[in-house]
Amino acid sequence: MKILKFGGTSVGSAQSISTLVQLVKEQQQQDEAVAVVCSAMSGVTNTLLQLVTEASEGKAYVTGLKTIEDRHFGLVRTLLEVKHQNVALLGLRLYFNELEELLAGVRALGEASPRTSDRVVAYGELCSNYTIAHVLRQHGVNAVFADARQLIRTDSHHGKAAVDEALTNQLVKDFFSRHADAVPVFTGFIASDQHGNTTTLGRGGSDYTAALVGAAVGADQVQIWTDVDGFMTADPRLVKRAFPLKQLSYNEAIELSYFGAKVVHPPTMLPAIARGIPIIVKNTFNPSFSGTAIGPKSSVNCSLVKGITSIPAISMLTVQGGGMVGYKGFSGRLFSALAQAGVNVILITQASSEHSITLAVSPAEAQAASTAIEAEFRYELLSGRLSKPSVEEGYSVMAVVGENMKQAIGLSGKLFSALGRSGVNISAIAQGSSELNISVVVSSEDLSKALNSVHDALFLSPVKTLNVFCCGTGNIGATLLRQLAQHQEHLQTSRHLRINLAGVCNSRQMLCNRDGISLKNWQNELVEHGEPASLERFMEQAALLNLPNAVFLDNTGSTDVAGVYRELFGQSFSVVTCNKIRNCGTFSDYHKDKQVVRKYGVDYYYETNVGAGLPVIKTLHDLLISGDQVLKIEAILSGTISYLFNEYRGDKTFAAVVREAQQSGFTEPDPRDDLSGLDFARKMLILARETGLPVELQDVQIQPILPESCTAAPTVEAFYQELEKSEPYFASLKEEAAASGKVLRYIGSLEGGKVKIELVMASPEHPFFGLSGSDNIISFTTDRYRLNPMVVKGPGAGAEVTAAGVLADLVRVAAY
Ligand SMILES: NC(=O)c1ccc[n+]([C@@H]2O[C@H](COP(=O)([O-])OP(=O)(O)OC[C@H]3O[C@@H](n4cnc5c(N)ncnc54)[C@H](O)[C@@H]3O)[C@@H](O)[C@H]2O)c1
Ligand SMILES: N[C@@H](CCO)C(=O)O
Ligand code: NA
Repeated sequence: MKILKFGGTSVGSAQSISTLVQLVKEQQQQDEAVAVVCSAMSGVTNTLLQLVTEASEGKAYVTGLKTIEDRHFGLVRTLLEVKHQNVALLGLRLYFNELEELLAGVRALGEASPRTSDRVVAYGELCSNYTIAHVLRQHGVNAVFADARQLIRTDSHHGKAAVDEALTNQLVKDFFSRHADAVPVFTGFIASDQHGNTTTLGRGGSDYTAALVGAAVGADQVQIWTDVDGFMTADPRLVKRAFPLKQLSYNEAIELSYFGAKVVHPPTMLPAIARGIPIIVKNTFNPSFSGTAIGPKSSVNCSLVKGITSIPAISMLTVQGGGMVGYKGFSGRLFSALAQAGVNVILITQASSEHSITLAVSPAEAQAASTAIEAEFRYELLSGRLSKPSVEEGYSVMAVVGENMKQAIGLSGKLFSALGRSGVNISAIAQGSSELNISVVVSSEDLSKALNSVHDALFLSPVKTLNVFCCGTGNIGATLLRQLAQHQEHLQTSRHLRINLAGVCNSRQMLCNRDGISLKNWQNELVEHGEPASLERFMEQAALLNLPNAVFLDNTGSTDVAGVYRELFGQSFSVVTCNKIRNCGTFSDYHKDKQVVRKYGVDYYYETNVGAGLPVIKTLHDLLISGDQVLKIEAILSGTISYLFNEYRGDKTFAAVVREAQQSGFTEPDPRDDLSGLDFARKMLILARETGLPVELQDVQIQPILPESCTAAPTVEAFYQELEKSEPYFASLKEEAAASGKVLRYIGSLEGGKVKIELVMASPEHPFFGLSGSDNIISFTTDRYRLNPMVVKGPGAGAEVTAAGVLADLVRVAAY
């Protein structure tokens, strides 16, 4: 026997009732005995309650009543063939007549008792189940309408009556034996007391009816048909990537519901739970979906954590003082005082120092709680053994629920590091010794961030999201966004990584959007919805979104942008940058940044600062962490100058080749930075610092390759003109090298604490002789690589390779 319970939306329209009929018939085809329990059609109970109030205030109720009547009549006309309609309409008409008389009585009396309210709302269930029984019969199902007022016996506590389960059991069993081959259609929610007065079962009442019926007949299963796919891992309004759970234990379902998952109301399921009857939550609007199965045990095949839920608003009450230490009976008095004041305690924490107890209570009860404590402990307060209880507002509880968590070593470690990394401050922690639930109190502002970061960290299968704020959309930035758009599917499937572009900014415009800016269409979105750029406002908006796993991408060459990293770290942003400026400030800033990064547990990656996409910094780090000693670094690190010396062969002027390099995207935003040697010097400086040398930019000795006049040019255009004028100088340099079979190479070196960059005429035996295009080459001579240095070589400039290097750094942030 299966009990199928349908909620309000599942019986709220012709279409959903047709699904119901289909489902019942499918069960019958499988020779499965079924009973059906239905709620009132969606919205009807509320309307009826409203009509009672209006009638008691002397207002008109006829129109409202007519609306409900029309809705039921309409469904009869849609769902029943003409020949069956009259009987059904007649029955409904009788119900509506009774209802009208009742409301008239309420209006005449000018008041409505809870008893009358119960009588009125009962018509919601009576009408819906009566209609559904008719529809089932027309479809060949031997349905029998069961008015639960004859079967479920309660006390006379109207609004939320207590069920006499023994008597109810007997009445329901008798009903089933009288209707052995039928499909009973039970009105949910309603019952009656021993005097025959209609009563109702309170919140989740129809679930309760289903559980009572199921328990009475020893059903194999109780199915709860509703309008969602089952219990979700988290509230989908707060956590976008929440997904439906396949399986839960009764305890887990109770725990999740306590924290607000409103799929079923487990206290009402107790009769079924007590008999170990499985409860299946299914979606009427997606019937083929498996839904959530709730049973005695938590399945070991599912993830350890079942759900992450929350209570959005709580107040924290702290009681502390020396008087508490070792004072037996203190907490006994505390909690009975709170109980007497009717305060519900949501969460309790006490450190073993016994110096303070923190309680979470509903904000509406905080004042009463505080007053009750002050009254109970007035002498302790007077004598100073206890301080006045403090009440703090603006907090939320996040709870992680799962019965198998107790076997999982490291789970709470993951939980807390996810919170720490997203910059969520934890104000209190409580874990029951059952370990079914770990609760943390966080500031309400951080709740959404906390839920999302923990959801990402604890559910293995779903995708992790990085919330990316991209500053700079020029050569590198635009290429990167294009690459991300191209590879987003690959990142999702192979790395379980989703990039949510939450902000874009360049020197003209900016836009932030929590739900993400299209990686393909960001240009148009920026134009249509963007606002004039301001770095300060971009940062403000990014911080306000308060997103977990937030990464700031710097694809500019701007000093201003480089200047905000430290503030970003402090707000728990990781930073990925191809901009070298920040790492080339003072050594003390460089050093401090690393400390700040460590302090906030964020990432700071800048592989593309040296050699663009080539693995230079990573290689150096690997050498150093494995205990190697760097003796010497020799390198060509200007892609632009490399390109110039490789491509300047006499067919074009030197200036023309520089323009080519700029058009190819090799140069800095200002090409003078490349040709002056500044860009190269910055890279040598960063390399030297990464080896641990406390050097400054002015310590790097640069042998210039440009004549004085070019260096002095005030604008980029003037610079190109000076380059043209200096053509004879560059031609003679080239010819001098060529005359002895050599090539021009601009080579940096780091040795014995000295950093320099020199123009070298390299002979064919020189290891840097055979470069082409924009190639960089870096040779590390170390303790281990003494005779034969380790060499990294390849294109060291250009948008594609650089953007790819930035992308790889971004993926490293996610790999945490
Ligand atoms: N070209 C390469 O091969 C290469 C290699 C490695 C690193 N880099 C670095 O990449 C960075 C960008 O180079 P690019 O060629 O893309 O430059 P670009 O001039 O094409 O683009 C710079 C972008 O930054 C934006 N921008 C500048 N100042 C800004 C500010 N204050 N606020 C917001 N946005 C601002 C601009 O609007 C533009 O979108 C530079 O730091 C460069 O050193 C380049
Ligand atoms: N402008 C740089 C790009 C890499 O940082 C170069 O030419 O090497
Ligand atoms: Na690199």
